[in-house]
Amino acid sequence: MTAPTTTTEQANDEIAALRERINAADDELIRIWRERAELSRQVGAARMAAGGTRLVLSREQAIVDKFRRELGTDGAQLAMLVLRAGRGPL
Ligand SMILES: O=C(O)C(=O)C[C@]1(C(=O)O)C=C[C@@H](O)C=C1
Repeated sequence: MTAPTTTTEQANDEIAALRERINAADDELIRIWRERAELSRQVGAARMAAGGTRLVLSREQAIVDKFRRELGTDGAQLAMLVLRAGRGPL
């Protein structure tokens, strides 16, 4: 049997460091999520103040398509959640 290449202590250190980076990435995702929702809300408010519609489905379709292209099927699901966070439920 070959000896492990790292000790448990080394592995724990590596995992802790990677988890710090994951936490930072999650913080950034949450910040971006909130920023996008606020921008979307502002676009909707500006359009409706000018007598326009709450939704622009062609724009939503383009966004869902982009997320699907970049991230696959889960990306399309993510886009639906992202859109709902901004304009509210359909
Ligand atoms: O781009 C717009 O016109 C928006 O209102 C923003 C947004 C979005 O969150 O991306 C939200 C609602 C619309 O149906 C389309 C897109």
